[in-house]
Amino acid sequence: MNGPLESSAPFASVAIVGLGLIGSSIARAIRQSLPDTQIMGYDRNADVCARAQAIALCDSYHAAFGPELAEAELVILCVPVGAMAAAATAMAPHLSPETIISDVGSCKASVLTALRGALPYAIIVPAHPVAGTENSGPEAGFASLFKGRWCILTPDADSDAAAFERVAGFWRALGAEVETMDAAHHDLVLAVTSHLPHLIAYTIVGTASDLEGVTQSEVIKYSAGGFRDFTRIAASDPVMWRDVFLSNKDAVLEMLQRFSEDLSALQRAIRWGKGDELEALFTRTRTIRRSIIEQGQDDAKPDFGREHP
Ligand SMILES: NC(=O)C1=CN([C@@H]2O[C@H](COP(=O)(O)OP(=O)(O)OC[C@H]3O[C@@H](n4cnc5c(N)ncnc54)[C@H](O)[C@@H]3O)[C@@H](O)[C@H]2O)C=CC1
Ligand SMILES: O=C(O)C(=O)Cc1ccc(O)cc1
Repeated sequence: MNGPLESSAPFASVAIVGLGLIGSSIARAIRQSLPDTQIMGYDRNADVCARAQAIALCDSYHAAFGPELAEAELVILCVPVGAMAAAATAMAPHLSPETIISDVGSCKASVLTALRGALPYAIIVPAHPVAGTENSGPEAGFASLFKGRWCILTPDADSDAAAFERVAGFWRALGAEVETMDAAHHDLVLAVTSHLPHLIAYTIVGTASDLEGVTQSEVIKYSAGGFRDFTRIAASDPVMWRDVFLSNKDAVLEMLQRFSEDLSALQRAIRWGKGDELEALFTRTRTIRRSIIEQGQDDAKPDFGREHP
């Protein structure tokens, strides 16, 4: 087995567990940026394994864990956060004690608890690439997904410093920028930047589709007025997002409370004709969008760069 000293790649072999959007994007990015790294692909769904094989994502494909898993220097769990414990428990008997375990889960505190419970002696380096789309499955991934995006690592006092550096080097090799954060703080930040926006999108699309005085075809036909961008987010994977809200419950409920209070303030401003309050808020929010563009985290093109023939 090639160790880190004999190879320029951070890991000679990587096992990816869950070959959906994120797992398949990691496989593609490894192929592009770390071509000497062996990729072992795992998915409990045999159909997903077959589809991954049809597009040659990995070097081997497995619908169950076996003794070959001990060859992996890094295992990355890319399954929904609610499935992390089951996947870690299933792989436990086959792991080498030297293998580093990581994950890409959207919530960090609950996943670390689940992984430590299933693998009490393993070297664990939790990670969250803050990059994705509304699509799922092995065909949805792409190699450039992590380029210029943040990958947040959430080590704690028990984390191994050398393992942390190797995982950080791996994500940098895939084009990501690495940030370190405490898991609880990560969960609070992502509750407002990612989880709450998804909840709002699911709500507004649900509200529009349940309206009695407006037909479904009107909602679809006139969707360009802002609604369409919510529908993209609201098309995100139902199982993945069910798990995110149940796993990051406290932080999401805290942010939802703040959001409800701010929404009530806006409701009051509209009711009492406080145009200056509305204008002041909308001016502030515009600068946030401009900062995101300036920092290269989105495209400045109008309407998200969509073609309008
Ligand atoms: N979708 C996104 O935009 C992002 C997702 N994430 C996180 O990445 C993880 C994966 O998300 P996606 O790739 O979008 O999901 P996905 O739905 O595209 O793929 C998940 C795969 O995991 C497999 N799986 C489920 N349970 C399993 C188990 N016990 N053992 C083996 N395989 C199992 C499924 O068959 C499926 O193929 C989630 O934890 C999510 O929170 C992180 C960043 C962005
Ligand atoms: O497609 C979008 O708008 C996303 O927000 C993608 C995303 C989903 C989940 C994450 O944990 C990180 C990024």
